[in-house]
Amino acid sequence: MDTLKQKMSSLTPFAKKHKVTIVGSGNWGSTIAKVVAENTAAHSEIFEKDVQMWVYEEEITVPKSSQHYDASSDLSTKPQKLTHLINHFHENVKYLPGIPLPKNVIANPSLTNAVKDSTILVFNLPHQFIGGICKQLRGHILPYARGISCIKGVNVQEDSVSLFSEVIGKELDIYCGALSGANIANEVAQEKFSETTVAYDPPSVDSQNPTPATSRGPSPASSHADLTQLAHRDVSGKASGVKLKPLPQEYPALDHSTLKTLFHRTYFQVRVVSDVAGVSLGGALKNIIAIAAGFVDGLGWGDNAKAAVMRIGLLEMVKFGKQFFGKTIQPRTFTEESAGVADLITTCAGGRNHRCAKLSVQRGVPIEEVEAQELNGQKLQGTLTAVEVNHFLKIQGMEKEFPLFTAVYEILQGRAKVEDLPQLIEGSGEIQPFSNNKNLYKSPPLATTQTEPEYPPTSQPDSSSKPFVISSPISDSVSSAGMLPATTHTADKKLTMTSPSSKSLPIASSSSSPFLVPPHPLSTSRYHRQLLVPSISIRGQEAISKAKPLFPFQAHHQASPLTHRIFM
Ligand SMILES: NC(=O)c1ccc[n+]([C@@H]2O[C@H](COP(=O)([O-])OP(=O)(O)OC[C@H]3O[C@@H](n4cnc5c(N)ncnc54)[C@H](O)[C@@H]3O)[C@@H](O)[C@H]2O)c1
Ligand SMILES: O=P(O)(O)OC[C@H](O)CO
Repeated sequence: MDTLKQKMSSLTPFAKKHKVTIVGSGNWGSTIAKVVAENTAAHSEIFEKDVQMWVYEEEITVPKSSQHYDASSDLSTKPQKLTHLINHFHENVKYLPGIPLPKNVIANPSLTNAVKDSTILVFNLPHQFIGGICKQLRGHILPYARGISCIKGVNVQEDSVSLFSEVIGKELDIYCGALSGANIANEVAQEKFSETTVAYDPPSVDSQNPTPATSRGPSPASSHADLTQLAHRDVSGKASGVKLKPLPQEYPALDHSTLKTLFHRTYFQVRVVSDVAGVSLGGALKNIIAIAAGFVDGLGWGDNAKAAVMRIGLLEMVKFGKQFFGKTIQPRTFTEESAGVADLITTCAGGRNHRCAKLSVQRGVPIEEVEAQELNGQKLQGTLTAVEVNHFLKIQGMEKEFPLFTAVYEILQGRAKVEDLPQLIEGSGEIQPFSNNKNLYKSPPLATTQTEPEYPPTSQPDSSSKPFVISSPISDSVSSAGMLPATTHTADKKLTMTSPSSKSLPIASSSSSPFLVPPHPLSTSRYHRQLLVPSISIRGQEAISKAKPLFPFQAHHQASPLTHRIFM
């Protein structure tokens, strides 16, 4: 019976299957490899069974605490390549010990070999390494590959902030979505129930049946559009500079449904949305708040204090998203999705950022020291993100508008005390990032340099067949309604800050009124993107790594500048 089932599931109308590579093999990278490999094995009609997992090679000795330790074996007594151990024991004994990996997870030390012929690249490594990885990957991936970034961090340059999905997309000339959620890796790996959010805005060029443009011109009703000519719009809402190569029709469509099939398990439940900016920012910014939560826990201030920090932090996350990604972000992502408030809660309860911050206060040592002592090579993301976000806010002249983010930075730099946190954030309760949501979602102008059908059309569309919708936070509800493809230490100096209440932040795109448009025939969400994010280059990160600390250290302990980007 099983054989018949397997045969049936391998029957597919498609000549090719998606090959998946996980780029990264840390605590979360290995966990996601496990999840994905379980699904590729179960869905042989869509995916090749084997999942390549690129491993940053290192020599390690199997710890005596490992179930695989055998004093009589060279494998245990001598240092071994991590890839060899993973493929031999089917376990990542360093970064995900005690969790069996499916045999179809193949550890590969060669980055270029691991991604060869893969149509789906899942990026899962600490954010400081992604620049170097992209450089090595350029020219070695399929031109029509697509990416999902599981990285929790933001890319800050001298004066801009962007998402790692964008960095990857621009560096590799591909489209890249994001996965983020309340996902402490060890719990997911142990198959304890959790949820996650996948954000993916399928490029129009990936439509399976593009129709050529006709002399009559495009029309939403008839879709006489050559979809292969459509420029993809990025999170700024503008036509992307990346000229995407369409996914060949030999492959199953790479849409919300396929991505759900790739990541969803009963113990790891996936919701797919289109708000890439919201999902990515939620995962990145909550790490700063987790450090604040760890600080107050380290002082033993109790749950009320932690809840206050989390509430204020959530408001700053939303405000940051609206300010800098206002054209496409959906504030409700922060409150309704796992990638938002749920991730904030879990990270502030049981995450590494929280734990290390707490221990740093309890032990009276810098957080990097705790990171090195406690994490066995795993990396904190919140410390670096706090520095990067502060660098950006400072250049924008907006540090005071984000008092909690700024306070965490100042404490990490040793310029302020944890005990001063209440004063530093006093007045934060006045932030009202949700106050004028209805004005945020005006569709961006559609002028592009490429042949793109006008939308909304100036000629009368066949509105009888398509309902009109308010172009407000709707794209995910449209998605679920089936309109998207498929389913969708102390220091001696106190920081003085003025209350933000006296100077409220002008919200970027708050001037428009609700905007009535018919839903686009292809993907409504494409027309709800945004703004900003000046063009980025990986190079810019180097500027940060070379940047001097923004302030002279005045603390009794010499806090590290935390600006150590690593470029290979
Ligand atoms: N661990 C979690 O619970 C968790 C959950 C969700 C999301 N995340 C996010 O996932 C991303 C990856 O985190 P992780 O937990 O898998 O990693 P990790 O903290 O376990 O980091 C260690 C990884 O970095 C690699 N590495 C070390 N030096 C390197 C170099 N020079 N170049 C490239 N790689 C190098 C190591 O080999 C290892 O795979 C992060 O952005 C993190 O915030 C983590
Ligand atoms: O352990 P942290 O603090 O890196 O957080 C882990 C995950 O991001 C929680 O979702």
